Amino acid sequence: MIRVGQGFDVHQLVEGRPCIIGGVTIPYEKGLLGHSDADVLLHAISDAILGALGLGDIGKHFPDTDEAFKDADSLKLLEDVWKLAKERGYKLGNVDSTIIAQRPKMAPYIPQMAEVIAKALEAEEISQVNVKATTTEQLGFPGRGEGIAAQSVVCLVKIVL
Ligand SMILES: Nc1ccn([C@@H]2O[C@H](COP(=O)(O)O)[C@@H](O)[C@H]2O)c(=O)n1
Ligand SMILES: C[C@@]1(CO)OP(=O)(O)OP(=O)(O)OC[C@H]1O
Repeated sequence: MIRVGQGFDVHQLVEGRPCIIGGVTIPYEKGLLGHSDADVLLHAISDAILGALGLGDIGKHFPDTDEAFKDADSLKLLEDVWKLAKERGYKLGNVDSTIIAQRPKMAPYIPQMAEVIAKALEAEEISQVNVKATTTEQLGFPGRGEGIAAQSVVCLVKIVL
């Protein structure tokens, strides 16, 4: 059996925060604002996995009112979400994601992001994890550099023993 899920997240870009996307710290003049480290890509992937499992969203599992998740490492949150999938007998089919950002340029960091995500989701091969990036041609909030969005689609495959 396969299950699919999708996730979408947005975080504001502000001065004085590190720019952490896909578990990679990108050198940039601004970073993403959030209760956690605000890793917009890992949040979208976490939501996609939770969606595939029918388990709600990351706000339900890691409330932003809980001090335990203040400045949380989103890679740890993704690993916790992945445990829920494994406990239910799923392995990764594939995950495809898009980062929507006018700047910074993501391309140089995408291979490292894919490695981080593949490791967290225990992928058998790197081709199971795809990360893309697009601008919005200077339109809307990403185009004005006010924030970054990410969306993700995940396919989970039930392990048959
Ligand atoms: N923040 C970004 C946005 C885009 N890219 C790469 O540039 C290509 C062209 O982007 P368009 O929005 O003009 O289609 C895109 O396919 C990405 O490879 C990027 O690295 N970082
Ligand atoms: C990750 C959590 C929890 O620290 O906080 P944020 O970093 O604000 O992220 P968001 O995507 O708004 O929602 C999930 C939150 O509960």
